[in-house]
Amino acid sequence: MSINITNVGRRFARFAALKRINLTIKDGEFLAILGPSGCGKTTLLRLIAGFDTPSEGTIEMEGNKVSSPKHHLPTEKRNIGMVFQSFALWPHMTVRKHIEFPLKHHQFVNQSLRKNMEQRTNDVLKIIKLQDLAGRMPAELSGGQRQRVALGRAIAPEPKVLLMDEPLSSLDAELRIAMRSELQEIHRLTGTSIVYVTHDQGEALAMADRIVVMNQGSIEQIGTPQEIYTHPRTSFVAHFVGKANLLKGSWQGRRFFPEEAAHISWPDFGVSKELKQESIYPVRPEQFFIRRDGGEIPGTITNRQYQGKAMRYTVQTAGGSRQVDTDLTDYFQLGESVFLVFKTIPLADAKEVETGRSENVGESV
Ligand SMILES: Nc1ncnc2c1ncn2[C@@H]1O[C@H](COP(=O)(O)OP(=O)(O)OP(=O)(O)O)[C@@H](O)[C@H]1O
Repeated sequence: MSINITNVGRRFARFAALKRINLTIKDGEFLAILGPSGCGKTTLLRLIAGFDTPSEGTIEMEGNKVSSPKHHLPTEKRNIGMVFQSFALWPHMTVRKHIEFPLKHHQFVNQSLRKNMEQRTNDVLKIIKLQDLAGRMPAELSGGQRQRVALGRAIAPEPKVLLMDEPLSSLDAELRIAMRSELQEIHRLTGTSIVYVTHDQGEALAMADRIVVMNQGSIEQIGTPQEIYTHPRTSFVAHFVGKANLLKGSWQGRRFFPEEAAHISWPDFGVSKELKQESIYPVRPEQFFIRRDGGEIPGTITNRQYQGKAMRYTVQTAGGSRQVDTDLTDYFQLGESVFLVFKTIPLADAKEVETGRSENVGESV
């Protein structure tokens, strides 16, 4: 289902929780709404769901107006499925009964699904991989299994759009990662449009076809995960998604002269005009090398975090605190004096630099 959101605003008394939101959700796409706590994600999702009405603007589903300040199509008439952070399962119902319930009661269920309810229930149990646990009660399931029941219940009636509000946030870290691929698979199998609210950039980058980054009730940027990561439009997006270091300096044509190392300059790898206007260059943690014997920006190692594949260092420079990811083999002591060196290669190709890195040590300084 395609959804058009035009100039939508939502005020609570004098507070504007959403300001002039314009967004088109394409049929079948997996769209993530990403932003920090309080930026308006849930408010937007509630408007799409029909739990709330906009103060301004309109929402259309498949070309039909469903919401405006004067017009409101109730939730049960919108053909949507919903999954929330709290799975909200019914304690007295088995897994199978949870899947059957919307097939019996959802008003959009088509006749063939209703007639073949047993078959549909079995198909859904297979999709959510709970065929063998169909007779269990929620209390007899793990957190991930319960979340899969909530998903199964939502997809069973074949809704045209699935709205999810932080559906994985109550699961432990390992399960959250595992559930990401399950959600992707469910998206592939059902072809349903998904609107997925999260404050977790990893989830949005990993699963979504497009990401909407929100801040203080407004949209900061809409793009594919790669566009958002490699070409953030604003300093908020650059920092919120991927923790870019925002270096101050001056732009002269297509070169950037960082304030804290005025003798050097870096090429423009597609920095947005908004960031240029702010005299900022966004440098991802993986775009810096740390060197001992000379480099571009002097600093001191002030923190070190082991991250499995990489080591994340905090380097205090004259301009501020910089985050830098290095190979595990590059080991620096807290308090050590070092230099940062910008990798002069566009981000999309940064992997190549990473692989050839140990040979390059010392050469590119
Ligand atoms: N019914 C309400 N009355 C007054 N203010 C509200 C109401 N609902 C939401 N807000 C305010 O609107 C803003 C956006 O809230 P919303 O729940 O949409 O944020 P969010 O991005 O989903 O945050 P979180 O990630 O913490 O759930 C917040 O400042 C919140 O306090």
